[in-house]
Order: sequence, then C-alpha cells, then structure tokens
Amino acid sequence: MAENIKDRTIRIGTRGSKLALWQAEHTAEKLQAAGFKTELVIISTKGDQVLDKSLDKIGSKGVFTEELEVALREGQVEIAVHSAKDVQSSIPADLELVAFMEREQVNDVILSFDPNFRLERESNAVIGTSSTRRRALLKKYYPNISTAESRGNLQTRLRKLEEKQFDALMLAYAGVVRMGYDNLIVHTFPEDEFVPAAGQGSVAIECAKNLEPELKKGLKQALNHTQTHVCLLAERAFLRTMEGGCSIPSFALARLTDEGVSITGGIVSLDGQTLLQETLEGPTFTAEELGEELANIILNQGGAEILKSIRAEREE
Ligand SMILES: NCc1[nH]cc(CCC(=O)O)c1CC(=O)O
Repeated sequence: MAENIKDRTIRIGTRGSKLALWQAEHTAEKLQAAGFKTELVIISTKGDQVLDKSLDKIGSKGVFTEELEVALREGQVEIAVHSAKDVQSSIPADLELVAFMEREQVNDVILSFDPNFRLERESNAVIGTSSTRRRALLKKYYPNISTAESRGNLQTRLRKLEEKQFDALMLAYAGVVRMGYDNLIVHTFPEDEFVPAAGQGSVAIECAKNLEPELKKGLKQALNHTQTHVCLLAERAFLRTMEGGCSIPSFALARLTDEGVSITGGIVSLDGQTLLQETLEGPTFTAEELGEELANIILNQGGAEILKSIRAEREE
C-alpha cells in the first residue's frame, strides 16, 4: 500500500513569487527524499495581482490562499504550500493543514544598502513596511520613525529601497534568508519586543480533507516538524480567538520549554500608545487551550477595545 502511494506524483500548488517558489521547491525536495515524485503548479492569487492597495484594504481573508484552495478542492493539486503566516486562522471545513515545516528564525529584521545604517531609538528614518503590526510596534519603540507602504514581493520592495522611496526596509528574517538577501541585514529585532506575527517563519502544507488517508499520512511523515506543529497550534488558536487576521496588529510566538510550551502574545494599538502582551506556559498537549486563554486575557485587558477602534477606523 505504502509503495502505491509513493508512485503518485504529488502536484504542489504554489504562488509564483520567488519566495513562494523557494518554499515549494523546499517542500518538493523533502517529498522526493521520502520517495515521492513531485510537480509544481503555479497559481496566482489576489495578493499577487492587486499591488496598489495595502493588505488591510484588500481584505485580510485569504488574499494569498484562496485561489490555491480552489485548486485543492477541484483536485488540480494534492497540496498547497503557504507561508504559515499568510494562512487565515480558520480554514474552510473541507480543507486541512496537514503539516507545518520546521521553522526558520522568527525575528523581524531591517535591510539597508548602507552597511552603516544604525537603528537608534531616536532615529527619524523612513522604514518601508506594509504590516500594521510592524508599523504600530515601530511607533511604540521608535516614536520618531515614520513608515512608508511597501507592498509587492521582496524583489519589488528591494527595488523601492534602491530607488530610495525609504531609508530601510523591515521584513521577516525567514523570507530574507531564503531569498539570499541576508547580507543586507543591518538590524535584528529581539523577538520579545517585536513579537512576530503568528506563524512567521514556518511553511504550512494544506490539503483536501478527503485526500486518501494513506497519502495524508505519508505527507505528514515527510513534511511535518512536530515541535513547530505544537507551537503553531498555540499561535493559531490565539489568532482564531482574537479574530485577528493578518491586517490586525496582533502577534504571537510559542516556544517549547522544559515544562512544555510557552506562548507570548498580544496586540498593540495603531498609534503604538497601548501595548498589551502576556506569556502563558503549560504542557504541550494544552497548546491550543493556552493560545485561546492568552487571547481571552488580552481581549479582557483592553484588546477588544483596540480591535473595535481599528475596525471603526477602517469603516470610515
Ligand atoms: N505576506 C508577507 C509574508 N509572508 C511570509 C513572509 C516571510 C516569510 C515567513 O514569515 O515565513 C512575508 C514577508 C515578510 O513578512 O517579510
């Protein structure tokens, strides 16, 4: 039976950006090492097509995933490869996340073509970012910094940096190192101050729920990283309970500890004035409960108010 499964070619649905292709090829290599045949199927998403609007204006739900999910459903591909950070916190009932691949370093970083660029607390540099979380955290910790929109794939953003549309660019280390731009890193933010977005640095593998159980098992064995999986369960439960989505300045990072798993998470108001952040720890089998509990604590501390005012602002 297992033999038959490996005769199947796994069609891997992916976006066409360079980072997405890196992740898809990385997935293909792992599958090949486990004995599967693979094929990449490139699918363009709304997030790739609409580049003149910031993400929170396109609508946060599945901008980078929807078209891939259609392909899964219609049986054009066996799996879809996503940046875990881009996957909505609740996925459709007929689909499932079958694996989370081993996480890269989770930090946010600053890139500049000037190796002497220094990020100081009183800096008044202009930083390119299109993330509400990064913008709000910069306001909190670096009040004199201003930010500029930098939508588009990494290559587009680097071109904007080269054209001096801003002084430096803020990105996730994971994408930067995967693209080989780590030589441009001039600052690495500590992860306890700039807590990353839920899922940052991990690759999530999605499939149809009705895929053959044997095949699913094979995919999981080849691709899932157990420690990352536990952390992502906690972070995604946090995100789901916050009803956040990628356009909300919430953040969550789980880590394995001697005791089990710890999760740090919270939310920051858009003006950076209010930062709510807490840490919970418990046994690994409670990962999801910890994420939910943490979100409820943050919501009760004032997080619900922050969400409400962000939504009201968006509606204007
Ligand atoms: N939608 C943007 C996105 N999705 C995943 C990554 C980076 C790689 C990762 O976090 O896994 C990025 C770019 C960034 O935040 O710098």
